[in-house]
Formats: sequence, structure tokens, C-alpha cells
Amino acid sequence: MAITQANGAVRESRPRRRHAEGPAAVLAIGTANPSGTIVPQDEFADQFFRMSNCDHLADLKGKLNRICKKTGIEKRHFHLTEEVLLAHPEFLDRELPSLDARIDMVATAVPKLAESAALKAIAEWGCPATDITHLVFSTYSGCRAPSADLELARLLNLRPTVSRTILSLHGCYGGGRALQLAKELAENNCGARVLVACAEITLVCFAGPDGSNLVGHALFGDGAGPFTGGEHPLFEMVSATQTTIPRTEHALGMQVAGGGIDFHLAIQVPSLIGQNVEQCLLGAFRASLGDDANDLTWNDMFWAVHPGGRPILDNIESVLKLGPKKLTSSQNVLHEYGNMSGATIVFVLDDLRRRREEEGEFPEWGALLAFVPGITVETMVLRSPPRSVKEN
Ligand SMILES: CC(C)(COP(=O)(O)OP(=O)(O)OC[C@H]1O[C@@H](n2cnc3c(N)ncnc32)[C@H](O)[C@@H]1OP(=O)(O)O)[C@@H](O)C(=O)NCCC(=O)NCCSC(=O)CC(=O)O
Repeated sequence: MAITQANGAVRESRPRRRHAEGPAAVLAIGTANPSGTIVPQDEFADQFFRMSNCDHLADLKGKLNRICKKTGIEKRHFHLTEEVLLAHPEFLDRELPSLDARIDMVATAVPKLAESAALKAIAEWGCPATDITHLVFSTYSGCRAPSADLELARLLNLRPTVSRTILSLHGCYGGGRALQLAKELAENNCGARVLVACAEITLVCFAGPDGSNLVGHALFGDGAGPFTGGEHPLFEMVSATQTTIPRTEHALGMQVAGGGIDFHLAIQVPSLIGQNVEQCLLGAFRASLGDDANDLTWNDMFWAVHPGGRPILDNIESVLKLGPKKLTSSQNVLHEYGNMSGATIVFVLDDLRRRREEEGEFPEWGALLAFVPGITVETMVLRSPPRSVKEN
């Protein structure tokens, strides 16, 4: 932004931005997973303990097996392969410095994964990549500058003036946060076309088993999911809010250390989310729809819930008294891919729009929910636009 001095006053030299009419919309969605390894969940504990040379820790292995059975996950994709681990035994030991080697690997792998997904979204959108005006990239692997956003812009040949933002360490709500930012950018810059890229590779968090990291190992997987705003809206993003649950800042967190990124997931996370989610939703819907919100019940809506873990989905289903199929997209994504942190919500929206195409009947209003260290609940009110003549 150029600032010029005129008549002693500070004045912007650029033309005033025009606001877009109506809410921003998701126009196209693409997803991708790394080609490295696909691990069936029922084989994960055996494979992980063998690769970590920890088969002698039978109690821990037994516990990981018990946890894996309860995750609701069928398989997960990983960039990390056994060959890479053999070449980098330091990845197994949190006490050994390994952050540099991890960052070197993800600096290439994360934008590449995002590129695979972005190419699908751009193809669906049907416009040249050079029409993209803004890029918002969310990843917990963005530990250097320039970062994955610049590399993705280069890989996609985006215009040199593309306006880039990187969100780092936002964890599971990276997707929701990036979408909210894209919404603000699109609504405040008429004609903006925002590429939102979320890409997560667990390589930066990987470690050998210990008593405190089993749940993370059982839960997280790798994936990427860009969206663009499109000419035929898939979902309108009507409003977005964040609510932090008081005194829960120690329940969920990530910490970058010399031996990689540590996750902390307190056992109370699913119940804390269950106890607070309805209040967050009521606030978001009343603020967005006013009295019209009173005519809606939770079962009248479609749901895009970040599948942070099976009990989180179970608690939300039970607290909101949702019908049996309301969380199918979230359950399905958890089952097929595990928790891919910020990228997961893109997979959920992709699954939802596929169901909408197959089923025909679809609610007008929906809610997107994601959870973040804090604990903060990210809520977005979504609207499924009426189907156009072209789509019908
Ligand atoms: C681990 C689970 C699959 C276990 O399922 P259940 O809770 O139904 O089963 P259960 O109660 O019998 O527990 C099985 C065993 O796991 C242990 N256990 C459960 N939760 C634990 C936790 N958070 N930390 C350590 N251990 C835990 C129990 O003590 C028990 O041990 P034993 O067998 O020895 O008695 C589930 O609780 C789960 O998915 N939790 C993760 C939820 C979560 O925090 N997700 C992240 C959301 S935010 C996010 O997505 C992160 C981000 O920001 O990226």
C-alpha cells in the first residue's frame, strides 16, 4: 500500500476498495493425500512399535492397540515412510535435535501436497490460476520464511502480485480460520478470488512411543485440501464466530521443540467440547439469522464438524440430539483418513457436497464447527445456495 503526503495530510494513493455484494462462497474444492504410506488402523500399533524398535514395550503397545480400536478410523495416509525413518533415527527420540531435518523435508512436501489438491480445485473452478488474487495457507509445518505459501504460489504460477497469508500452528481449526479470513478478504475486495490451502504432514510431530503421545499417534494423519471461491457457489459462508471456553488453555496445545512438535490432548477435551458447543452455536446463529434462527432446529441443518476424535462427534451428536445421519460426512472422513488437523474440514465439505449431489434433498442452512487450542470453538454459519438451472 503506498501512502503519500498531500497538503500535510496522510492519504492513500490507491483507489478505495469496493465491497462485494452478499456473503463470500466456496466455489470449488480439491483434496489430496500423500502417496507415501497408507496404514490400516488395525495394523498401526504393530507397525509403529516395530519401526520404532519398541516391540519390547508390550504394555504401551497393548494400550495403543486398545486406543486404535476406539478411534473410529479405518486407515490413514502418511508422508513418512520406513525408509525415511531408517535414514533419520533421530526422529524417534524427542531428546535428539531433529527439527531442522524435519523442516527441510516438510518445506518441500507440504506445498507439493497442497499443489496436488489445489490443481483439482482450480480445475473444478474452471478459471486460470492467474485469476487468483489472494492465497491463504494454513499448516502447522510452516516453521520458516519464506514459507509454504510462497512455494505453492510458485508451483501454481500464481501472479507475482497475489496477496499471501500464512497461518501457522492453528491445528485443527486452521481450515476454519483460513476460511474465515478468505471470507473477509472476498467480501472486502470486490472481484477477489481467494485460494485457501490447508496442508498437514505429521512428520514434524512424529516421535517414538511414550506414555503421553499414544492418542496423537492413533489419531492424526496427513492430507491437504484447498478451496477456491468459484463462479458457482458450493456453500455460502454467511457468518463466522469464535468462542473460547474459559480456563481451558492447558487442555489442548502444540509446542515446537528441538525434537519436533509436541501435541497435548487432555482426556477432558471431548467432554469440554460437548458441554459448550450448543451455547457457541446458539450465539452464532442468533447473531447471524436473528429471530429467523428460532424457526430452525439442529436437525433441520447440515453439519460440517471437524472430526477431532470419535467421542467429540459422539458428544456433539448426543448434546444436540442429532439424527443418525447428520454427522455422516465427519464420521466418514475420520474413518477414511483420521484427523488431518486443519485440512480435515475441507474433506468434510467435499463429502457433504457429494452427498448433496447424490441425495438431491439438502437443508438450506448448515454449521461448520472446528476446535482449536484455547479451547476455542470456531463456528461458521453456512448456506447451501439454491441449485442453478445449469446444475439441475
Ligand atoms: C483416544 C480415544 C480414541 C479413546 O476412545 P474412548 O475415550 O471412547 O475410550 P476409553 O475411554 O476406553 O479410552 C481408551 C484408553 O485411552 C485413554 N485415553 C483417552 N483419551 C486420552 C487422552 N486424551 N490422553 C491419554 N489417554 C487417553 C484412556 O485412559 C484409556 O486408557 P486405558 O485403556 O489404559 O484405560 C478417544 O478418547 C479420542 O479420540 N480422543 C481424542 C480426542 C481429542 O482430543 N481430539 C483432538 C481434538 S482437537 C484437534 O483435532 C487437535 C488439533 O488442534 O489439531
